[in-house]
Amino acid sequence: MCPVFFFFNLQNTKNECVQVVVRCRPLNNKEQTGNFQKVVDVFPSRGVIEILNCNEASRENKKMFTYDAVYDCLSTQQTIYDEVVRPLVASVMEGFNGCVFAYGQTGTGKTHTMEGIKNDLEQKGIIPRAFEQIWGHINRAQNMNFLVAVSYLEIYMEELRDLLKPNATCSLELRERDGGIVHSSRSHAIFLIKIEMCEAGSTLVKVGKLNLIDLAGSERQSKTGATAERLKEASKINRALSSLGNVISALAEKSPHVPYRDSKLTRLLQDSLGGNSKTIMIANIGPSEFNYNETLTTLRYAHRAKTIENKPVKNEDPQDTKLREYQNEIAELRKLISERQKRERTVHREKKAKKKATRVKREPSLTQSDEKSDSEVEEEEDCEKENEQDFNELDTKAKEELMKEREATATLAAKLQELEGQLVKGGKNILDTYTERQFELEKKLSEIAERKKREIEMQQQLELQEESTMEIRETFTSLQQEVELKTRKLKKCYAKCMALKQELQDTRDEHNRDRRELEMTQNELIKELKRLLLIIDNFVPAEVKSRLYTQAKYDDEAEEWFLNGSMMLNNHQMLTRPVADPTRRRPMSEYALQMIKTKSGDAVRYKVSYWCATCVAFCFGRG
Ligand SMILES: Nc1ncnc2c1ncn2[C@@H]1O[C@H](COP(=O)(O)OP(=O)(O)OP(=O)(O)O)[C@@H](O)[C@H]1O
Repeated sequence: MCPVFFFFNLQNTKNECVQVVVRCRPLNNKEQTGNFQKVVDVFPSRGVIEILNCNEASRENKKMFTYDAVYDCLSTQQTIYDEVVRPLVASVMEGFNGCVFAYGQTGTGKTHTMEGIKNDLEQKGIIPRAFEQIWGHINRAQNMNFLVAVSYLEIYMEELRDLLKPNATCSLELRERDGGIVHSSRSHAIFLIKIEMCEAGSTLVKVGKLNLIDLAGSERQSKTGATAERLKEASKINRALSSLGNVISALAEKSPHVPYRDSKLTRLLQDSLGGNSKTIMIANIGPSEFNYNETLTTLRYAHRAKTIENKPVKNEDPQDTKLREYQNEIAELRKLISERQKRERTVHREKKAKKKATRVKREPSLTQSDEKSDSEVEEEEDCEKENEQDFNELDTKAKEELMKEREATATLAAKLQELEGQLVKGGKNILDTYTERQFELEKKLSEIAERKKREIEMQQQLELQEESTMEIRETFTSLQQEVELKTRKLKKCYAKCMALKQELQDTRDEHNRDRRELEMTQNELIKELKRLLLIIDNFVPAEVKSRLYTQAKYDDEAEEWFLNGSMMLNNHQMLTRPVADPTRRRPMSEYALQMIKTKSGDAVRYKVSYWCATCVAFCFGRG
């Protein structure tokens, strides 16, 4: 890939934190019928979430988290889009990079939030709404040219695929949930939209990029009932999420090294986390006690992400835009076609002048303008008719040359049409539904969202101020009062200390759980390794084995072993069956050994193969 150079508008560079929003879904059927308690309280006006641990001795001990915005189970898709995403997409249309990613345990509503329900006006999610907003903007923009490129990527087991490419196979797995079949969340789905825009007649191009990401479920695979085999697969899937966690932690702690290169997902999100992007994280949670641990982990993860600072800047006048490339190519093609047409016209005029020497001689117009005058159009039609006559009079060679010339012009014209077709001109009626009133409505909605955001911020500041005002108001009229106040403060500090201790314990437990899962995966891998070594020991000839050990190389990038050229099998070797090593003992099943020991009827058969194996081993000095 070529390096991309952007000229940033550094004057308006302002650091901006990742905006973190939490959305809590309603209790699902399983949780309702199982009588699971609701342990999450959502306070939208304060941006606060409280979570209660039912198992703790003190049930009053709730944990509280504050975010940029929080949404309860009654929140609608429209509200979330208008308040959270609409302003971001508007920035993308001004040339900023934007990213929205949904994070959370399986079944908490990531796909519901990002995609929603197709063809349902109320339930459609962020992706279709973002498209509507983008096309609506293009529809309204006067005298603007746009080039919109879309890709839909999937990262599954550290493999990246573009789902819009026809030969990309989809590896999504089907799983049963709540009595129906649903797509599994084992892969990360990434929708990329790149919009290049410039005013008609100008060469200044702005580029806005929007990433819309539905991450894989963040739950532990053991909780989903993953088998030992699945754990191996899960370790790869979890790798992307844990490396995302590491990137978030490193950025939150302002660490000098941020491990973006640890997974494909974090490499792809490099700009969105700590880079040139306006980013929104939507943390999806469930309200039930059944998912307490996962919900708490998501809330902590989201809380950490709040401190990540990005540096969004407008991408103005980047060097390698497709739009400029297309515009230059279109101008070049137009020039070529008009030159060819002029050449043809000139030849035609010269012939005409010779034929009709008596008629008034007209000079061919050599104007550079692309616009054709009426007389030129008339002349062109005339020219076509006479050209046809001239063509019939030509000899074969001249005919061939002329045909080639005409074909070349037609090819250029087709290419021009194709390129022009890829550019979208603003101000045309692309979506009929977008009227001026809708534009006004969108503006109002953005204003309301902005006001609501400010209200939440003010409420949060007010709460902080109230706390400190209370302390200031409490003047000490007597020693007793001072003692009381200090006791209260001490109690507060003690409660905070206990909460921190609990958090430490929770983190330790989580760490231990992760370690146990990793150990299980490791045991499975060791078992598999032993099996493979056993096969190699018994079936692979010694010299092949030693060559394998010396010539096999591990490719870190592809995570696979490769043999260098000399180890490649030729066609003949591939067709003939490999010869077993006669110096090696043949593997005997437990059953065969048992039969030999008990000397039962069929034992001779097993004895023969046992005897053969022993003899061969003896002959080759291993007996
Ligand atoms: N806010 C909500 N309101 C109503 N229903 C919801 C909400 N959030 C999720 N659901 C429903 O819950 C179910 C699970 O949601 P969804 O598939 O979006 O979860 P997910 O987090 O994307 O899961 P996975 O990680 O497996 O893809 C769906 O049936 C969805 O319609």
